[in-house]
Amino acid sequence: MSKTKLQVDPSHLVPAVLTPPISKSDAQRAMVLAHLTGAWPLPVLQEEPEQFLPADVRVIRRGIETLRLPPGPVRDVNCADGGAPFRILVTQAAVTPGAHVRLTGTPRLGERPHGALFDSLREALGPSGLVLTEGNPWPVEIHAPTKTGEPVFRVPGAQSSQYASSLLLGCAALYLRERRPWRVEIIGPLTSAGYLELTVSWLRRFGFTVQESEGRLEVTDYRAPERTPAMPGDWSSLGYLLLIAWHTGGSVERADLSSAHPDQALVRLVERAGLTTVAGPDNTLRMTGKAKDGLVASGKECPDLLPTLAALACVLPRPSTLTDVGVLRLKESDRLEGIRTLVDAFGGKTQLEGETLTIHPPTSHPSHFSMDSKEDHRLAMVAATLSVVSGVPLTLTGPECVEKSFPGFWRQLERAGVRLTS
Ligand SMILES: O=C(O)C1=C[C@@H](OP(=O)(O)O)[C@@H](O)[C@H](O)C1
Ligand SMILES: C=C(OP(=O)(O)O)C(=O)O
Repeated sequence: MSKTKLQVDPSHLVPAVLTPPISKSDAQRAMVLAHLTGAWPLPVLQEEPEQFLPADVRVIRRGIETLRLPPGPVRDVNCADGGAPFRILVTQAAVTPGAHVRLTGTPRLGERPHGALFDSLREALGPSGLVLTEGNPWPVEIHAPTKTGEPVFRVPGAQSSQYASSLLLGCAALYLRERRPWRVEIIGPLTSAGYLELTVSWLRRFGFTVQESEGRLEVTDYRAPERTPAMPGDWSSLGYLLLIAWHTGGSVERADLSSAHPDQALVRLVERAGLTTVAGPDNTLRMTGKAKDGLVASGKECPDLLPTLAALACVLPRPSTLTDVGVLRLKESDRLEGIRTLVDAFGGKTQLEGETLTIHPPTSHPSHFSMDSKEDHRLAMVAATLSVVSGVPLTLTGPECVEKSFPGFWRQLERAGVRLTS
């Protein structure tokens, strides 16, 4: 079957107020905690129009609904392309007494690393009867025990923070079940630490006490909060929209500057390039300034923002440096390669030394460029963002994948005057 192609024409831009979806990372955590603490279903999921819910949020919802059914026959949950949803559901299945589920996903999700999480669950719960089997790579089948042992999960942190986040949400479940402290011990360095902090902040908002010390997180208490916390807009999606608003003179809404999402780092990181964000009323934000320098950012701090920053780097007057880029190889596609392909397609150059990527913008813009999303939502959206901020038309192969985190993305682009044809 031939893949869909989308023509992106940025020659009629207008200033508009652009709206991100709810944050999938925040919503995933909040949904699990709502399920555990008796606050299910989360009101925000009923208020948000269904067609704008990120696909990954729908995956977690389906998974939780399955785990809420009384123990019975083996049940299937398709995690599609969702790394965090899959990893979170594996642990939630393993800590739901008697649950028997079979998880599947895309071939790419099957290729991404999960073994360290499986080993951690087997080490902690295997002696109590957990059965976790792996297909090739699908299905991953989990049969959860009804008892537990020593209250600790040990997991390495270098590949993904999602292992530790998933296990910490497991600790919350086990604390409520047993009323004894459960902890996660992280072995070695931790990547994407801000996402684990996001998990801790959601546990606290839902009433859990989490004690943190070097490489160790322990859930020690729970008291129901007075109200269910609100759901912020997605800072990863705000990244594309803010750059578009910068170029068109528009603004974004739902930009909560008190959010704990790691991609809020954008606001600080663009300052080096000469750009400033200006907050307006009701969580609106604009970006102003004339680009004067390159960017510097680390994949350890904000991995999902690096493709967006790479697009911006293509229109800056000086080179940009992205450090700790190795983690990008483990995402929905090899994003390190994806970034290099994008810069190359736009006429720029990249140089990789160890884990550091230098991006040299082109001296003049091409008249047109093409990009294949490789079914990676972020690559699709950053290619389109680059088209808008440079004014250069784009032919994009595989635009549908934006569904994963931002189903309304193309509609937002049309609001900014972008003409889309297939
Ligand atoms: O916990 C999360 O919600 C996420 C953590 C990060 O992954 P890693 O910790 O695997 O880098 C990030 O890239 C991903 O999009 C979402
Ligand atoms: C890497 C991502 O998500 P996940 O790991 O949850 O698939 C992402 O959304 O960029």
